[in-house]
Amino acid sequence: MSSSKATEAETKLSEKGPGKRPRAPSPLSQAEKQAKRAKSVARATAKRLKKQRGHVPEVCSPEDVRWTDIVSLLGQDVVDKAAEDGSEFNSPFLFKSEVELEVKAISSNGEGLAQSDEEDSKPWVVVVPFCLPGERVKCRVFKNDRMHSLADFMQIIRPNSVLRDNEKVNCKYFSKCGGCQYQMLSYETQLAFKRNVVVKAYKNYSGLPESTIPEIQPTIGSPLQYGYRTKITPHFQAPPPKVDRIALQAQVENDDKPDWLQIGFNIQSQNKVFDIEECPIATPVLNRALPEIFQNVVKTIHTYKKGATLLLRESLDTSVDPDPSDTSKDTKLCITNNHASIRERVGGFLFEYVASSFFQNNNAILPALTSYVREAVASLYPDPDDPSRPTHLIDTYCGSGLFAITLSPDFSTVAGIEISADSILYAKRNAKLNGIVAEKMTFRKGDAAEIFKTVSDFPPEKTVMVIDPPRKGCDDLFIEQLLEFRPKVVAYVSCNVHTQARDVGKILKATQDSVEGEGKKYVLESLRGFDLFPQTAHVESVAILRLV
Ligand SMILES: C[S@@+](CC[C@H](N)C(=O)[O-])C[C@H]1O[C@@H](n2cnc3c(N)ncnc32)[C@H](O)[C@@H]1O
Repeated sequence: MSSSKATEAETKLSEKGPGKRPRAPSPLSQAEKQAKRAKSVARATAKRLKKQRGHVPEVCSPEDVRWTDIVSLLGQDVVDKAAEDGSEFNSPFLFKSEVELEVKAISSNGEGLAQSDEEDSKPWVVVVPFCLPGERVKCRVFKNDRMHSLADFMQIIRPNSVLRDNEKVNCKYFSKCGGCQYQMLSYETQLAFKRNVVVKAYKNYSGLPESTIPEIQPTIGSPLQYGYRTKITPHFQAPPPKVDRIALQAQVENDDKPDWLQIGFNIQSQNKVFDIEECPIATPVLNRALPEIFQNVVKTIHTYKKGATLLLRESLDTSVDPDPSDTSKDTKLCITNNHASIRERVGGFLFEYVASSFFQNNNAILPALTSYVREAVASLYPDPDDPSRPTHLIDTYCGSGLFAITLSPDFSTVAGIEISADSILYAKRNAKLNGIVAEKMTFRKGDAAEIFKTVSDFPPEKTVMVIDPPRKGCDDLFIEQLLEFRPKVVAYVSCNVHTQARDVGKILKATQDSVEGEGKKYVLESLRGFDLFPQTAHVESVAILRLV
């Protein structure tokens, strides 16, 4: 305070006179402090509840899928009653409380759905990862929501000795890392669980009568159950703001990794990274490359202003001319440059793509997946001389041409569409790389719905359409135009069986709702899961639809 300001203040004080001097607030009593704190907690809780009540999860999102499983466990009538009497957000569990519960079911996301076994307990579900139906589990509640809580796994009190075999767990980070859910299960059980996910998805999300849904076929397993992932993306945080960058540089130059620097994956249900030394579901090539890549991060961490995600992709050596038929000289490398070209074999075909663009992450299962789609379509026309056999193929959401190219031997004319310019560039290159003449195969960059503008010369009754969209599925414009075009066969491949079920339901209902005898209708010929991600709860699903 400057001396003139001090004088001014003193003058004001003296003007008020000694008796009018403001008194320091009297300290709050313990009880008053507690009451104040309770009031502020109540205000915060009321605000959070108001927000929660208004929050409806996006349809087909993991949150929505979990909610559907919770409702089916509690019963719709119980959920409706709680909504009516306003108790649906009144959790019986306090934040951070540690509880022991009985696991009643497993959600399609691979989490246990647990309940209290006390007789007069409120109907409520606690979502706990890494546990199985029939188990008693100890967990710590970290979030309360509509008729359920989310909890961290702590301990199995009573295992399901039929399903659980901890000897099978092949990763030292299992139950810490959020990546894998099912390592304690036999592979057979994992496949059975995934089949059930497809069953539930069509029951809950297609809106189709049960009679129109075919028996879901057994899930096709991956030839590799570990060491299959050809892409991993570990990440790390930037140095905390208080860190002295000069001192940090000196520290990391001596290969001394700071304690706060963690390079790896997120801890289950936390936005916090933990260090990894290996990832057993990634290929050996990627695992061998990890130490050097991480060491480079340590050495340069003082230069980072933000955290970053690393990209590790397995690739054939692109400096060597590929021999389409001889795999014996193949050398595999780990590529970390987002702009580099990656090369993979899929059966007898070669594919290249930009490292940062989309390509399926389990190379081992791709020959089975692509052959299945090809054969599932061909099996609808077993007679090679059948004049109605399809001759044209449209691959929508085609990426770098995986389905267009692997299915091309069965068709005279093929067209693909894809939103990524890089992928389209490579799809064209891949057609050449596999000796497919330009007149037979065309690729176009654009929104999938635009394909219908360019295939006016394709006879719909002789056209097969592959659909392989991102997790959110197809938009209404695409489905509307598909229904207008009406390809004879649709092969819908999806990494999100819930949006697939929703879209397939829309397609089937649109043609079934049309007046009897007014046109052909789509029927669902077959449905089957593929296990592109063993040890996790993910399932890829293939639906074959035919116009009859
Ligand atoms: C699940 S990938 C499938 C790619 C390819 N079928 C494969 O298996 O390699 C989905 C692809 O759809 C593309 N995509 C996303 N939105 C799109 C849109 N609106 N129109 C066309 N392609 C889109 C993505 O770039 C991605 O390559």
